Amino acid sequence: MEVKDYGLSRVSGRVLDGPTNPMVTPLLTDLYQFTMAYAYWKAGKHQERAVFDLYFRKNPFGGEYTIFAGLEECIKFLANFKFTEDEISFVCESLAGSCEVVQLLETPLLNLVNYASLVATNAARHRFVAGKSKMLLEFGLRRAQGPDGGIGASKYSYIGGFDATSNVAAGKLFGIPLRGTHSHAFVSSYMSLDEIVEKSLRSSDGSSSCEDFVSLVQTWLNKIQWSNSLRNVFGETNQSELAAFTSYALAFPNNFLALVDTYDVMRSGIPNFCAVALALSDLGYKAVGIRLDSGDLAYLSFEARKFFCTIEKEFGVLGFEKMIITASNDLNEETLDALNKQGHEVDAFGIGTYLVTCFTQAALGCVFKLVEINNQPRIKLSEDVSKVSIPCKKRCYRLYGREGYPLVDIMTGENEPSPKVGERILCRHPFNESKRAYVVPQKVEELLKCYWPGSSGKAREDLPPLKDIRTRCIDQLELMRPDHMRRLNPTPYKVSVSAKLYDFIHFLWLNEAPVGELQ
Ligand SMILES: Nc1ncnc2c1ncn2[C@@H]1O[C@H](COP(=O)(O)OP(=O)(O)OP(=O)(O)O)[C@@H](O)[C@H]1O
Ligand SMILES: O=P(O)(O)OC[C@H]1O[C@H](OP(=O)(O)OP(=O)(O)O)[C@H](O)[C@@H]1O
Ligand SMILES: O=C(O)c1cccnc1
Ligand SMILES: [Mg+2]
Repeated sequence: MEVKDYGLSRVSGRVLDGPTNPMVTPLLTDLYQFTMAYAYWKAGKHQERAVFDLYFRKNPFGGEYTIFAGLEECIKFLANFKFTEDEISFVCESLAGSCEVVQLLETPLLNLVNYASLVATNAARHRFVAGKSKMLLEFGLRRAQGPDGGIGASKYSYIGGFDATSNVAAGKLFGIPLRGTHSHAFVSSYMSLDEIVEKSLRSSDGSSSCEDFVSLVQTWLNKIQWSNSLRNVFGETNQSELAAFTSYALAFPNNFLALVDTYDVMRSGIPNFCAVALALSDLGYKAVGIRLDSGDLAYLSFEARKFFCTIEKEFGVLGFEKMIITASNDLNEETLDALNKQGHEVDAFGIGTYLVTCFTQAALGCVFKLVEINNQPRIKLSEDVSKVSIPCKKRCYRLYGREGYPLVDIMTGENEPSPKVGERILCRHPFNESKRAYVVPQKVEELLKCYWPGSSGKAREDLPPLKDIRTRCIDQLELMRPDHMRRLNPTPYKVSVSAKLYDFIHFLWLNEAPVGELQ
């Protein structure tokens, strides 16, 4: 039975579904959030209006950008924030007390944003290296950190610029395009062409039927083998592989894509694939392409492309050379970069382990800090300057320069006037006195958008569809100056505060920090 329902899910007149993962409940938090909440309540502080900042201090992967992701799940979580009787009893048993709200949000909100932003950024970095024109497929479900890691990886890789996922559940949940190729097990499961019983295939326009597609494939393999340009290039191909390809083509004549590395890419996989693709072409079907999953992907992609060009010329099958070449096998930013440097003919990359596990950086360090209570700004000091929090409820803007690039982000106090186009504004490093710059923005973009005004009574705004979020992410990254984006030692992107906020931070700092005594 639900005993405490804040009625949030109906704030905008509509009921909002809960988080994608039903495990995301108010109990998905650290115990100390409950003890803190209880202590606030005991002290009579539970009605005080608090402002927290959720932010990270350092961009991941040695880069200069981070893609914020996870907001939708946070809003769904907040909108359905309620305790069941059973949950309350459990907390009371663990705590011997009662509790209050905002402190309880720290852990789940960080949980929902940290991995989401990390994997979206990881995906964007892979996209940056692969280039705009390549198709990027997320293949990581089998290697992801549990079911939620798998679903999250698919959703946020898509936001970060991947084109599709192999994860069917994510396709259904979020409408992400689904893609898949062909597996080794299917190829290995065949032993000979005799296993193919149903051999007939109707032509693509339905006007005729080929009664023995297997023989047609064999005829084509023979023709390729004895053609002028390919004579002596390969000998006997693996017949079990040929059987697997033929059988797969009979099942999916419109979507024939073959995994060609099970036995030998150039001596078997590619000639077998071409024989089946040419037989399909006779019946009006257009094969899709191949996947390479081992060996030197640059070299093999060149060789495969050459083979396709030869076939196109030799047999006059228009467009054959454009066959899609997909590559996979432990790909990551480094291997993509190496492939680019060597040159390659790959059109699509399937990326799993390194993408979804965020292999090069295990976590993003988002934190959640109190910056104001009862309209009183608060600060958290630290010996480590980068860990000093920036007090006050704030606004945040991106200032663009003459060449259209973002120059700097600036935070101001909530009630300060916003920066104006054409008006000079002083941007200051929050902690380093000597780092400051005047900026005359050509465009000002407010970055912090409030989807849920909360206590103001205004309705909750819908988030844009996932596809639009993805487009915005891709467009924003395109705007960045290239030196901020490069992989090795990128130029730091500046994040600043207004002069007024700078003065206030330092005033508060001096106020809160005890003066030492030397003896
Ligand atoms: N041209 C290339 N330049 C740089 N790295 C490459 C290139 N081609 C492939 N790679 C990478 O090299 C690694 C090759 O993996 P590995 O040494 O395990 O061999 P394999 O091809 O997977 O062999 P196996 O047939 O045993 O699966 C993969 O991580 C792959 O992404
Ligand atoms: O390599 P990843 O980036 O993780 O991408 C997914 C991999 O998963 C599949 O094979 P799997 O790794 O299961 O088997 P294999 O290594 O024997 O090919 C697929 O063939 C890819 O190689
Ligand atoms: O469709 C594929 O080729 C695929 C999907 C997941 C993992 N490896 C390959
Ligand atoms: Mg593998």
